[in-house]
Amino acid sequence: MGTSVDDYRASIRTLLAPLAQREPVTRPLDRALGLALARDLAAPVSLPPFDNSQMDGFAVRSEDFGAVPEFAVVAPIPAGAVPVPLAAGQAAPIMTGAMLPDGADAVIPVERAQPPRFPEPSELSDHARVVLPVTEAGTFVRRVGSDVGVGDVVLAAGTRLGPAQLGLAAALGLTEVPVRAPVRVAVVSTGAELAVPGEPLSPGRIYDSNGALLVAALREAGIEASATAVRSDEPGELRAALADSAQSADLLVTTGGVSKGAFEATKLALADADVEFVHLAMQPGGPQGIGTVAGVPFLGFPGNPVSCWVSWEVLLRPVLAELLGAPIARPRLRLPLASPLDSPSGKLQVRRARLGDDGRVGLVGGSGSHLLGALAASNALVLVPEDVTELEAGADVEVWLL
Ligand SMILES: Nc1nc2c(c(=O)[nH]1)N[C@H]1C(S)=C(S)[C@@H](COP(=O)(O)OP(=O)(O)OC[C@H]3O[C@@H](n4cnc5c(N)ncnc54)[C@H](O)[C@@H]3O)O[C@H]1N2
Ligand code: MOO
Repeated sequence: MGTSVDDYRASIRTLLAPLAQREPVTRPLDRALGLALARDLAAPVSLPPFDNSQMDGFAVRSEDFGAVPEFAVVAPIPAGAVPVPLAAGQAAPIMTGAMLPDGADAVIPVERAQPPRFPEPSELSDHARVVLPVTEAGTFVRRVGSDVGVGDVVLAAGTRLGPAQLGLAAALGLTEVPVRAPVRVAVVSTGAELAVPGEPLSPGRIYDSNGALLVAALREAGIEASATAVRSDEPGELRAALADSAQSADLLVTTGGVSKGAFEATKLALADADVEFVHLAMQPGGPQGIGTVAGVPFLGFPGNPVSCWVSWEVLLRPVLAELLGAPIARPRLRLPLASPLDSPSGKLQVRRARLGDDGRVGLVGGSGSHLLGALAASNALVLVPEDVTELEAGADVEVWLL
């Protein structure tokens, strides 16, 4: 049957728990994307910081409606200016985002005015007048603090900093944020068959895709990642590469060399290390290694490209999400299947899939863990539990959105 996915994730959690104990660091906003906020963030200013106009229009005192048939137009208020107070019977041309003058409590969009335009500067000195439709107090006024109040906790500790969160921090005038120390992962792919993309492919060899695949997946998730390829099954070469990578990594991840072959470089290289090789009740991603190498946490993912990527998505990513807050876990839903499927008994099966416009999820490619083309055409994963061997079209399944 093999080790259950839940038990294995618990082992990874124990292995990586010290990563959550590290001292926070301060990062400028443009280097904080994808990291987790280390402390609650309270707003140093309100947003908006002052009452302002939501429209290009005329600022008025709503109490004047009924008191005057038309308004006297005064000097316009551009965004960024501090206006003079508005007197009874006056209407001030005001631009979107400009500060509302004292006394004004409503804005009428310019196209609803009669005439429906702003006076020319020359007309202003000539006692310009405007007729405006009756408007309630508060109309098209963005009140101070209506988005965020000064002192409010706007982002809780552990929040992943994405574009919206970093935009909010900038709107609050911040230049840097305290973040949980980023995780540095060294990916080491192994295999005597590996060729470097760009060089001619000789018979029996394949290009190393795992390095590019995992490094991209990790970086997208806010992790600092580097790739090394050990293009040999000589255990000493892999040991040396791991020792080197361990000097600047919080986690070592190898791909390949963990199953039952005669030349399993990873298993051979780490035979005397504090590493256990197990078989998970999961497909793809069955054979795995876990432990420490040179004092650094180590995960040995299988070599098939889809297997190592599924290992990241289903095993490592959820644990980092739980421990650190970043990356975030994939959104999980239950959706109907577009077509029937079979699944091996006793294993969590992870299939690549695409969400259709009809809200159903269709499998992309078969279950084989070499099907990188199908992975590249997918935007979701379907997870079929260990005890389910068949599902009809239309049956609800667990879907993770990528
Ligand atoms: N007798 C058995 N054979 C296999 C078993 C088993 O239980 N008994 N498990 C199979 C499963 S499941 C998997 S997954 C693979 C895992 O194999 P390894 O982790 O030992 O990986 P390799 O044998 O080195 O490679 C597997 C496959 O992936 C290709 N590969 C490896 N590295 C790369 C890379 N960097 N870029 C692209 N492709 C890569 C490699 O050429 C192989 O085709 O074992 C099964 N066998
Ligand atoms: O577990 Mo392997 O990853 O099926 O192909």
